[in-house]
Amino acid sequence: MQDFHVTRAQALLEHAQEIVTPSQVQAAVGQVADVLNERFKAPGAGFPLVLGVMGGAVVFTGTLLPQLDFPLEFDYIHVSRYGDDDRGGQVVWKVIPRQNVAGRTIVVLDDILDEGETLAHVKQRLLDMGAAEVIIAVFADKDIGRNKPIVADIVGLTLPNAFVVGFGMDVYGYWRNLPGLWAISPQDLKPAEPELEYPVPDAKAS
Ligand SMILES: O=P(O)(O)OC[C@H]1O[C@H](OP(=O)(O)OP(=O)(O)O)[C@H](O)[C@@H]1O
Ligand SMILES: Nc1nc2[nH]cnc2c(=O)[nH]1
Repeated sequence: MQDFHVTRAQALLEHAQEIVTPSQVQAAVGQVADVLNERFKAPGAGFPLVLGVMGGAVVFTGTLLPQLDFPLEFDYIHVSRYGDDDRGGQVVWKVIPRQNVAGRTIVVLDDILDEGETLAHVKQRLLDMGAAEVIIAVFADKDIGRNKPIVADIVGLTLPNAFVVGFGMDVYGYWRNLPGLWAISPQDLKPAEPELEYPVPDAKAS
C-alpha cells in the first residue's frame, strides 16, 4: 500500500514541469510581507486577526508570519473545496473562525486563488460575522481567463491556468512539501465526468 503511494507520487512529479523555483517562491512571499508591513506600520493601523486557510496555506502562512513586523493575532480556519480531487466542488467548513471577528480587521492568508469560490465564501462569512474589514492576501492568483467572484487585495505571484503543486498545494494528497511550484501534466489529471445526455430519473418519483 505504501509502495503504491510512493510510486504514484513519483510518477506525478516525473511528468510535471517546474514553473516557479524555490527562490522565486521566497521572493513572492517577501513581496506579500512588504505590502502587509507597509499597510500596518502606521500608528493606529490596528491589531489585525490573521487567519490562515488550512490546509493549503500552511506553508505560506508559516513562511510569511515571521516576516511580519507589526502586532497581530493569529488563528486558522479550515475550508476545503477540492478535497483530494483536482476539481472544485462545494465549500466545506472544517474549522470555522473561533476568535471573535466582529469589528476586527481580518487578514485572510491562502495559498491560491483559482476560481475564487473558496475565498468569496470565506470573505462573505467573515463579513456576516461582523468583521469590519477583510483583507485577502494570496500567495498565488491563477490566470483562469475569466472573471472571479472575488479579487485578492495582495498577490504574491500570478500563475498560468494549470493545476499546480508545491508550497502547500497538493495533487491527490501528494507533494504539499515541495519548495517550488510544479504544473501537473494534464494526462495525469482525472478525466472530466462525461456530461449526461439524459436527465437521471428521480428515484423517489414513481
Ligand atoms: O479559488 P478556488 O477555486 O475556490 O480554489 C482555491 C482553494 O483551493 C485550495 O483549497 P482546497 O479545497 O484544495 O483544500 P486544501 O487547502 O486542503 O488543499 C486552496 O487552498 C484554496 O483555498
Ligand atoms: N493543489 C492545487 N490546489 C488548488 N486549488 C485550486 N486550484 C488549485 C491548484 O492549481 N492546485
